[in-house]
Amino acid sequence: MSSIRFSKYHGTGNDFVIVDNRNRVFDSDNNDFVMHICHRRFGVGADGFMLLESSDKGAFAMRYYNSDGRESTMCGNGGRCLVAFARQLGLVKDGELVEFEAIDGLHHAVCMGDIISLKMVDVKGIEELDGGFYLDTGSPHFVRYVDDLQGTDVYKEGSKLRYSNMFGDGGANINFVRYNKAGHISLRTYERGVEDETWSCGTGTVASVLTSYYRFGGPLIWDADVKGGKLKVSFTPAGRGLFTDIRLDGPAKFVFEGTLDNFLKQQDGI
Ligand SMILES: N[C@H](CCC[C@H](N)C(=O)O)C(=O)O
Repeated sequence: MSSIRFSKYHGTGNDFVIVDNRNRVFDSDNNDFVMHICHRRFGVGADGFMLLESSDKGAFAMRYYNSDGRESTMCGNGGRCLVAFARQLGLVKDGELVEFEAIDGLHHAVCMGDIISLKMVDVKGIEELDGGFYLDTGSPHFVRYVDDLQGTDVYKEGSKLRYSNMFGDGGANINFVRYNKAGHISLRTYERGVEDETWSCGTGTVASVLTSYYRFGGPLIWDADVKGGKLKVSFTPAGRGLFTDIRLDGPAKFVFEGTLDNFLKQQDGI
């Protein structure tokens, strides 16, 4: 059987194991294996796992799995890292627009050196509930504003909200946001499917910026400070709680590569 190679990437500290699966070497239904690969002690360690696959709709297709091993909805940082990986494979050239298929539709992206700019799906509404805001930016997000962001127990407060009955069986990702000024927020995110705080969440950053514009107004390009670095979100308002032409810009870095062959033979128990 041919060797299964992987590349490790991160986008502002949100990290991923990525496999080129165009020749279908990887069993995409093996959720237990994905969970083992993402395990921080027994595996490579990552917030998420992605397969780059062939597509008849775009240059390639993206399949995203959270570290719980289950396939999930759109990942903004993951999408940016996948485009950087596609460039490593020679499928994308710097400065050229690339279109790829993901679970929430087609996405455009452009590589500009370390910075990858990813077009996100349109946002079709923001719901106010329980003193916060709920919206879908490719993944479901709840946004809550706090004054003391560093003092917020993201794990405790985030898991309480994530598993509350507000979001049904599917749950939601939970973002704690500090509004610094028009055009600048800081945020921390409890991620569904990782079931912990991640150092950055792309779709969560988009949700938090759009909610901040919805609430306070301001410019159409915002800076967002996350635990693992800085992201930029731009957008076009299209009505109350409606947004189009949403772009998530930020770094996507190659960290290391390896093979999963040994891992396939023995998976230490977890
Ligand atoms: N945990 C999310 C998907 C990954 C989102 C995040 N890593 C991003 O960058 O958008 C969910 O299952 O809804």
